[in-house]
Amino acid sequence: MTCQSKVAVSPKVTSSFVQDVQAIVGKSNVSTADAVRQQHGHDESYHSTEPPDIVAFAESVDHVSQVARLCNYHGVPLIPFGSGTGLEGGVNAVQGGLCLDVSKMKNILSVNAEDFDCSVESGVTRVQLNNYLRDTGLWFPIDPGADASLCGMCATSASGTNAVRYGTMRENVMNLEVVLADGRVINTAGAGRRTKKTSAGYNLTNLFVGSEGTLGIITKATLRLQGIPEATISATCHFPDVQSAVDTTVQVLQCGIPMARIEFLDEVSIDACNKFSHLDLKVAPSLFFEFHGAEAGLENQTKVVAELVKMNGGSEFRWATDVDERNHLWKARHEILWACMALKPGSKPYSTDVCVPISNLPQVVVRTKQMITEAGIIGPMVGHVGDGNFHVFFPVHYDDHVTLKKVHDVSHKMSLIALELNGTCTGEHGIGIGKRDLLVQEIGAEGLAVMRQLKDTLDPKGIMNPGKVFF
Ligand SMILES: Cc1cc2c(cc1C)N(C[C@H](O)[C@H](O)[C@H](O)COP(=O)(O)OP(=O)(O)OC[C@H]1O[C@@H](n3cnc4c(N)ncnc43)[C@H](O)[C@@H]1O)c1[nH]c(=O)[nH]c(=O)c1N2
Ligand SMILES: CCCCC(=O)C(=O)O
Ligand SMILES: [Mn+2]
Repeated sequence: MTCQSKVAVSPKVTSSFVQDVQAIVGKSNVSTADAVRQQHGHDESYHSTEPPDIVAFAESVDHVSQVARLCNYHGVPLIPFGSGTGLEGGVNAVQGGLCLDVSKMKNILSVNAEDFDCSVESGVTRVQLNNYLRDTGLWFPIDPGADASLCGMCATSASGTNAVRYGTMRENVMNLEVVLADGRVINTAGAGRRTKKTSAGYNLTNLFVGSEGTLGIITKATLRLQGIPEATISATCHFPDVQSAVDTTVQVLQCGIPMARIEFLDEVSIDACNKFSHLDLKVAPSLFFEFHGAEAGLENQTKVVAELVKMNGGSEFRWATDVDERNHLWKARHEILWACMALKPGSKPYSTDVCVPISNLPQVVVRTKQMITEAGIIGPMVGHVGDGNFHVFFPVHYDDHVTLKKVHDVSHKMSLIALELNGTCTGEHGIGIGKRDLLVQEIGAEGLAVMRQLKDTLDPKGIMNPGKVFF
């Protein structure tokens, strides 16, 4: 278990190194203060804080490039930091070193409304972008619950509730500006390119999507945008058991209904949401739906889905048509992590994140539920079930080693079941430090060796976020 891993301090961070960093980014953009280092040594996961030796705030690509070159020269670990909302310990400085916080680079560089794309610097967050786009009729749909930086979302290949319709970061990034370990700056699709499709050579863009800071620092992302749908309808309904809710999801997708969102919440999660977000939903396994499209088309879609729900023993729809009601519902869904933690005051989240082919989803969900019941632990389940992706959020007290072990065992078995069913140990949160052993099982020794070769080619000294993704 990685909860108690030891803090390693890089002996290479000398006072003259600190002075060199100050000379690049300015004195006020460098800190070795304990509070700042602690704050940058963890994300929102259960992994214990491992502070870097020094934190530097970059204000330009040039800053990033020069800092990388300096770290590379001295062999100092370099950990990119977006907004620290990751869930797999990606920013924890397991070997000490320099944390490069890129959140100050907050410019939205361009919006090409007619081409449905935009370019943003590394510190721009998804909420900032969507507020900026409000009057254009466009939006960026990828929505992890946190207001993460968009480049951080590229780094973890994030998704969220809208992925069933709009895809994940992988499908929505056209080009990335990346600073490599030795300070070189590349544009993964070529400078200024922003086409919907390309067959030009290797897909470098997607090499960096999901690379978790181990291959380079993403300083700019060119992203695809979507038109805001003419009509949006949300609805919830509940089911007698988990199986019928998940069966309904599979059938809705098999019917080819272009759902924008299908989210599963088990009865424990609904109870948590009711209490934390002041909803009054029936405490039972439930689905939250959202339909996007033209008014006329939606009527037909909602009718078909309502029929499938009924056939599986589900309840009538409870509609959320007006904007406030709808926003309240989805805000509750996005805040579910905190709602689940409130079930056990003082607890911290231990999250899981498996994804399987949709036809195997009922099996993995039902088997996981059984394991949670048998272990006698609190394990609210939530799923982006339209993607075959779901989470259990275990609220744990880190000093309760007995529960922590049970949680870890269930979580590990869940991942093994997903792998057995042709799935992945992480649909959207990444490998970080907690799932490195599972990555070997998922990809296989040869595949992993190729990943390692790529890493060694781009980062021969191994300074980029060491101890993540690989052992
Ligand atoms: C309440 C809540 C709810 C959710 C989630 C989190 C929380 C707290 N998440 C996780 C979220 O997607 C994840 O936090 C972001 O993708 C990471 O963005 P940050 O900017 O915070 O990166 P953060 O700073 O946490 O870094 C994450 C990793 O990326 C690297 N990195 C960050 N910025 C980089 C850059 N510019 N260049 C290179 N590497 C960089 C870091 O080194 C680290 O390895 C999630 N996710 C999801 O997919 N679906 C979901 O539904 C949710 N829901
Ligand atoms: C444990 C937090 C997971 C957040 C998440 O991915 C979601 O709410 O879907
Ligand atoms: Mn999620």
